[in-house]
Amino acid sequence: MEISMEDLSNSFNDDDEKVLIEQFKAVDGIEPPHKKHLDVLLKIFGHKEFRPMQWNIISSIINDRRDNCAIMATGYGKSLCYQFPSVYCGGITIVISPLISLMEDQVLSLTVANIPACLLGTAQTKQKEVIEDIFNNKYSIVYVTPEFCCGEFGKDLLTDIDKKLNIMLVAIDEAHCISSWGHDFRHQYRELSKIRNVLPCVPILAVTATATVRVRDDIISSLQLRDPQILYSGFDRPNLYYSVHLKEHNGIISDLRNTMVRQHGDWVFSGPTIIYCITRKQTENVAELLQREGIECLTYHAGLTVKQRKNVHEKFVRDRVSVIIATIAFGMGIDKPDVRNIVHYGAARDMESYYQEVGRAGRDGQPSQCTIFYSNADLEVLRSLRELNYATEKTKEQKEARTRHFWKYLETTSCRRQFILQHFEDTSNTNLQPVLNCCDNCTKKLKQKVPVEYEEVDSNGLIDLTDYAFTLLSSMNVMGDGLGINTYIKFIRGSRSSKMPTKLQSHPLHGSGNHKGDNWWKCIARILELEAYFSKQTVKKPTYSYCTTYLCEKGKQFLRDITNKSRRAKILVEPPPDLRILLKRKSITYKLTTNNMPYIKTNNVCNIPTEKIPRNKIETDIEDETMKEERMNIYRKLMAKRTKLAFTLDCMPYMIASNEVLMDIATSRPRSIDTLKQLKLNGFTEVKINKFGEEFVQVIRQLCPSAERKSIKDILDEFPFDDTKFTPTIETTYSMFKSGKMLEEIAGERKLTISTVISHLTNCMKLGFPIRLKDLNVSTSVANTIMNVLKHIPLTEEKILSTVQQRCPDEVTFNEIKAVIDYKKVREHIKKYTYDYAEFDPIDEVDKGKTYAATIDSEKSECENVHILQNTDVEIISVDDADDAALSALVDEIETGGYLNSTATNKCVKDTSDDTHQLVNNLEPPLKKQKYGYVGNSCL
Ligand SMILES: Nc1ncnc2c1ncn2[C@@H]1O[C@H](COP(=O)(O)OP(=O)(O)OP(=O)(O)O)[C@@H](O)[C@H]1O
Repeated sequence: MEISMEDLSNSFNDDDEKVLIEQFKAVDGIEPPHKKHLDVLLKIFGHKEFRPMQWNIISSIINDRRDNCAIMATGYGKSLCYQFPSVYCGGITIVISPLISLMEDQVLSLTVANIPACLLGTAQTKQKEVIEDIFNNKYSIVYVTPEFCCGEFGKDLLTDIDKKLNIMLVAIDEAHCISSWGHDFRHQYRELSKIRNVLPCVPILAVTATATVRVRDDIISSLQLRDPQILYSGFDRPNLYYSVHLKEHNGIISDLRNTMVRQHGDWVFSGPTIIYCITRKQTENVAELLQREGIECLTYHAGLTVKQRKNVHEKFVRDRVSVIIATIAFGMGIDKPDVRNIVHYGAARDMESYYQEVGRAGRDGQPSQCTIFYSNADLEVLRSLRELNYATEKTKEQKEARTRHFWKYLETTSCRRQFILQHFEDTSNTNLQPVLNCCDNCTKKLKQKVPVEYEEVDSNGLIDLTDYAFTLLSSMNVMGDGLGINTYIKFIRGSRSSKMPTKLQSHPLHGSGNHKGDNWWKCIARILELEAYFSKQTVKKPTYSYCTTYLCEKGKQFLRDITNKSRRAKILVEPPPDLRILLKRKSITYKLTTNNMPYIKTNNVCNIPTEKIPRNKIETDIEDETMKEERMNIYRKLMAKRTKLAFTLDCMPYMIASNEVLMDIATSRPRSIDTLKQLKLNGFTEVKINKFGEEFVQVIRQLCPSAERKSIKDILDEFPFDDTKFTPTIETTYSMFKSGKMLEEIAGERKLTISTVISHLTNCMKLGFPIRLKDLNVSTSVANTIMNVLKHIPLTEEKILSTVQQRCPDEVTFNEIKAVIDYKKVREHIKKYTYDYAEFDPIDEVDKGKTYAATIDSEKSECENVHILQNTDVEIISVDDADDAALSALVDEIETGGYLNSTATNKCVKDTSDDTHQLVNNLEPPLKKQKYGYVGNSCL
């Protein structure tokens, strides 16, 4: 499927292109994208520019047919890299992804954007039809399950497709699944090594968000990539705010409130939220507590049936429920861009999993929070879960090391963002710009005017645990392996319990640690365990299980070093939170100035910014509260409209428009499709604007009175309808008309035909002079008849006059048809610039100040003083008294060119889609419904 270049002309202007060319030259030294690439990008995908890595990849595929292995942070835009080449060049891209649900979502999303895509899987019902359509060249992008493409049938099919249609690219999404070194290894992915042999000449693109160097190398060799371009975007997600808290004793809800906001007196999450728990039971517990607080939420875990899980997943991505309490089973398939909070109630398994799990947050680039609540008991829960899954000794060790490392993340007092980046060996971001909204540790340091100092903590913020470690590890040495950690602690704290052998009670180590409490020693033990000085093992008995402890080689070496004094091993650490609360604070004797705050030199990511760094452009605007509230109100209404549309179309709301697009619409408030198009909102393509734009601008028109209502004359002077001129003869006719003369009189006096006079006045109408259809001798009912015919004929039709005449009753004259067509054309023209006159005769000036024919003025409604102008047949009506006949008279008047003016602007509602054309004012919905059985949604 090739996209026609003709459709794409003029999408991108030359200045934009120049800027981009400079950018690419400067950054990459590669041939920059050409206007035709940018046009496709804008027109089909709705983006003004490629992100640098995207173009690197795309260019190497379409120009050099090269393999690529790309590690791109979540939300960077991997999909564009594989979707663009075949959309631009023709041919087909095969995309392999581990989850069917993920592929289904992507196919739906592409379909909504009119990009032809399909899915091929082994268990598919309409496989034959899909394959037929592929060969009929109906698709640009074909998603395939790994099982399908590695099976015999799949391999033959791919070869055949390549021969007949040309496979442009094979893309392997979530490529880390291919490596057993990764955290999410999948057996079916291993089979993908066959792809190279099946399609030897087709470039392969392997993409993932998480891969260490080792995993990356494994991907490259497994897929037999040839001289691949290796790229990585870095792992930084600057819009994510990381924080970690110890679980408090006041309970789950009290903890979770740290991540919630108050709205109308209730605690709510500020947007779509996933709360991860370690066990299924915990998910149910948390869900129950939240539900008791009135928060609607659902659980998701492996105990649910596939159907139930699918249902929960769908409700979440379709905005029908915004809080999910899940185990890690809720993972990769969540393709929802606007998740605002990821909460881990209990620690994550390791850094890779955590990065993937928080990767679900803020994929739309908007600020989002990632919060962990943990307790030391979580470490034990994770250990027992891990032990259930030991496949080999190697994986056991790998997993333990990973957990230990993650625990360091929990306990670090340095910047968490930097910790994550260092974990992934991300050296691309050593010059990261400081951000305020980085992590809790940075925030604390920023707020802290005078650093808190603790006894035992040195000026670098480190505590020396060498002696404590020696005491505890020596006790293990003395008492031997295989006891629970509490027994060793009791020993060093000098327990005289009967369980403590008498011989040990006289050992010099007995009681040597009594100057510190149990909690202190438990913290020390945990730190030493995380550093692998000793390890634990679960012993399972028929009815219970317990953990025993054994010294590791590192612990033994440490004891030898201390005893021999050969090499004094030192254990210096930043005190983790639970140890910190046990430390005594030093009294402050001096004040530090900002310049010598220790965190400035230790932390290159989080050098403290002197002023707030905006997270998005909206925050930079200085808005007063009312304006902000107004904008949020519009935004909420746009969201509601999007949900409704998504429901009707059975797709995900974000596929229609992203939150960012809705926020931009709420900020810019376009009142017409043309203005909306001019905004060039990211991802909101012309296809989408044509499909959904009208619904959104309607919301704007309904909610936002246009600030300055220009007269029709002003609009037409500024944006002329055509090249009609106010010639002397037209001027003469017009001044005679203004003096009150009938058309016949003017024709008689000027010796012109009536048609000529009408044509003069029609020209006046085109120039913005106040001429009504009635003035052109067109009665209301004739105007209605012609308008109805025009509903089905495009105004651009070549022989529109004769077409309309054929469809109208014989008595309707050519002059009348011409007048109404011109009138409608002028109206449509004006609509491009303002909707103020969209539904009315474009003549307002004459009627200002004329007698109001009807006033709808109800005490019960907010809508007061709504005036219908022009019509003299309708009495003043109050809504309560209005009967159907009176209402329909009003409606008729409006429909046929009457003019409605409301001092309570935009409070009137009319449903133009309804044939009965009911007019109602903005009574509260129940009353409106009760009286008219109708709630309108479009605004005059
Ligand atoms: N060049 C671009 N300009 C602006 N926005 C873009 C661009 N490319 C992609 N995006 C937007 O970025 C968002 C993320 O894109 P995409 O879903 O492809 O990310 P991803 O890298 O696959 O993320 P994940 O790892 O979470 O699946 C989407 O909203 C997409 O429209």
